[in-house]
Amino acid sequence: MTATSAGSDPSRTVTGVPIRLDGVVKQYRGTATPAVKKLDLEIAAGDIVAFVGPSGCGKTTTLKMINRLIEPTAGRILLDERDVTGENPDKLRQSIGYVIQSGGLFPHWSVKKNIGALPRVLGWDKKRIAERTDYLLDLVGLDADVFADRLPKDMSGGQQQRVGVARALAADPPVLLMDEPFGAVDPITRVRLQDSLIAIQHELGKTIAIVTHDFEEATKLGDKVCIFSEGGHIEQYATPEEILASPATPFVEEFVGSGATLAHLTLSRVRDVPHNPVLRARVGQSTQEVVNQARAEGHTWVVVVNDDGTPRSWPSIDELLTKDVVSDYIDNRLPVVARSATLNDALDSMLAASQGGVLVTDGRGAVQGTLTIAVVMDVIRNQLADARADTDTDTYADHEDGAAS
Ligand SMILES: Nc1ncnc2c1ncn2[C@@H]1O[C@H](COP(=O)(O)OP(=O)(O)OP(=O)(O)O)[C@@H](O)[C@H]1O
Repeated sequence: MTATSAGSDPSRTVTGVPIRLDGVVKQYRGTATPAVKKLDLEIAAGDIVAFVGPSGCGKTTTLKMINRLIEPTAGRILLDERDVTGENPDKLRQSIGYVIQSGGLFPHWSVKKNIGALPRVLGWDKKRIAERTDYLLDLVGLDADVFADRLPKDMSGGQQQRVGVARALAADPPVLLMDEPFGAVDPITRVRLQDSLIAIQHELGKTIAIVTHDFEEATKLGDKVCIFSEGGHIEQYATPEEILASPATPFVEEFVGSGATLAHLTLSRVRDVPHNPVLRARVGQSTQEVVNQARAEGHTWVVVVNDDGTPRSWPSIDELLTKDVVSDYIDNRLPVVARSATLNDALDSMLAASQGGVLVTDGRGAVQGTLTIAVVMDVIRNQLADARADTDTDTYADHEDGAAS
């Protein structure tokens, strides 16, 4: 199997290395058939590959053989063309980040102690560990001043998972393995974590293999998606676009499901459709000045932002005018999506907030514009029309009367 880095933009930073599984087999002791029969798979440096497939098909077994938490029965695993099957597994795992569903943090250790665990083993000095911790917390979207000394139990599931990602990246490994990392969080948090991962990957360019149960998540995150059937058999290994456009086998067709037309919504990103500009205001500004500017520019809504551009609230002109200066109110229910989010995510977010629009942010959460439901509906309408054009041969208008039996 070839590993053309189909989803990768050549200008993108790549710090990852290629992973190659060469005739890999896993037969658990006492079982009649191998969990993974004979697997050849290549993951290009800097790609995210999502492993999906029905329960028990061997996704986790495959993932854990890469860092040798599970020892292969036969075959070779190569990182950057280096056969690691004979290497010391503890040493190997120092160069492979690993993230599991519930974060897997040490419960009695603070966030910074958790993140610094591997660097301490590697003998880094305190200053370097502290700098790295601050950098990583910022990268995963957590304020170090607020979170560095917290215990995991005093954080939400999503925050713990962010720390889990930071910890996995602590020693700057070229490879990251993620086993259903977002499976245990609520849908809105899951979307935010997915968008964070995309932003982080854009910045770092690691090689990432991620196991997920969710085909939509796979198509959103994966440069390529690997669909397994029982025994670790690869049914199709291709870009999400290729899989949706031409499922390789009846198994894939069934797995992808009849929602394939609308599954294209998960391929359309917020960044690919037009946004409306926003007027930003700061806490403490004169509302009359802000409103004058808004009216002059044709805005009926204004986004109140922090110094870093992240949104606090999204009041209408009428709401603003109830006060003399812009309020420091923080709206915790703002509908917000990242540029990397899918249109499906945007639609979910609008429906959850009962609003006809969402704020669009960059990877670090700064407001870029707004997306309206009308734009999303246009895309859906066009996709449905395209799908119909592909399948229909006869329409009401061009049907010749008497032609049908
Ligand atoms: N330690 C073990 N001993 C024996 N059999 C095992 C062991 N671990 C996994 N298996 C079997 O190997 C097969 C593959 O399991 P694996 O966990 O890799 O599947 P999976 O695709 O990740 O499943 P899921 O989506 O349910 O997590 C299953 O039939 C499972 O029962």
